[in-house]
Amino acid sequence: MHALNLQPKSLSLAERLADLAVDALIDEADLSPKPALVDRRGNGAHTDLHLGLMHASALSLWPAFKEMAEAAIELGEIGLPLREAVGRIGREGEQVMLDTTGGVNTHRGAIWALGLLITAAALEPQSCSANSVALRAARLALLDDRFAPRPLSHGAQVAQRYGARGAREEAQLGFPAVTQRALPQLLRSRAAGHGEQNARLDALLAIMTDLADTCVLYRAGEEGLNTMQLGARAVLDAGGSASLGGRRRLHELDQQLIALNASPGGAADLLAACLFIDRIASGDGLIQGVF
Ligand SMILES: CC(C)(COP(=O)(O)OP(=O)(O)OC[C@H]1O[C@@H](n2cnc3c(N)ncnc32)[C@H](O)[C@@H]1O)[C@@H](O)C(=O)NCCC(=O)NCCS
Ligand SMILES: Nc1ncnc2c1ncn2[C@@H]1O[C@H](COP(=O)(O)OP(=O)(O)OP(=O)(O)O)[C@@H](O)[C@H]1O
Repeated sequence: MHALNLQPKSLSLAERLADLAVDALIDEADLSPKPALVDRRGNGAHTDLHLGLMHASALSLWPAFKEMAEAAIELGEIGLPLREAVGRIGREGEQVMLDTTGGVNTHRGAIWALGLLITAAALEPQSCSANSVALRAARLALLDDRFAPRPLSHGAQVAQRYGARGAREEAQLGFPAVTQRALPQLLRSRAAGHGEQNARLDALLAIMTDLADTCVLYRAGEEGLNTMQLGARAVLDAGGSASLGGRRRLHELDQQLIALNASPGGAADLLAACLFIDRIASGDGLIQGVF
């Protein structure tokens, strides 16, 4: 075959957004050392998850992400038809994920957060600053999907028990953990020259300082949540992931959370959301190749 025939075909907006979302999930999974989460070192506090499964799960979600973006382009506006289309596609994506992982929940919260953000980005690709995308995603999340089942999920159980705000409320508020904590920290740590991996770890820690992570609450109660929030603050106060003091604190936090069986899965999902927004807001992903 002639070399010129090997030129990649240009991707549609929906395909590009799906690529960026899957990239964000793979970058989140690979980032190391994350406290008590699956990463390149190991399985953290999880017995049923490992890095290969996280990758397979992320890749399996590509068609659902693309379909969500296509629904946004076709329907063209925020409203119940789009909310319910995205809900249906998300539930189908969840089933594909479970089929891929043999029934293990690898990315439930991520399908929710990234699904809403992809939809929001596809609706108005010219207006993709972090705040505008998060606001459109929030408006979608506020609409009630009449077909969504209401299972007594782990999140629902801890909401009842502790009155915690979970994944749904985080989205309805416009992802404050991402826009007010993770992204500003990511930019600060990059500007300080800390290196991309450390900047991402710092962004994850910034989320953990304040999040009511229902994964942690379900597995380890308020003690687990306090340990996560205070420990993450201590790493950042000691200079962050790029400093020796910060690294020592990070190692301590990892050990403490594993001992409590407390895995901050919600914070991990929001880091993926942060990496996705960072890419589309910087124009890296959307402008190139699409417009
Ligand atoms: C809103 C969702 C996430 C369900 O939330 P709920 O708290 O009831 O469920 P559950 O405990 O099983 O999962 C919550 C997930 O969110 C993540 N999470 C936990 N805490 C938080 C938090 N504070 N903020 C953000 N994410 C969080 C976790 O990683 C976890 O995987 C969503 O899955 C949903 O609405 N499902 C219904 C089916 C549907 O419509 N799906 C498609 C949506 S696009
Ligand atoms: N790198 C990661 N390591 C571990 N969890 C992650 C990672 N990235 C994202 N997560 C999220 O963490 C969640 C898994 O947490 P958890 O195992 O507590 O889920 P669960 O299904 O609610 O509970 P359990 O496994 O205790 O029955 C996934 O839904 C996923 O969204």
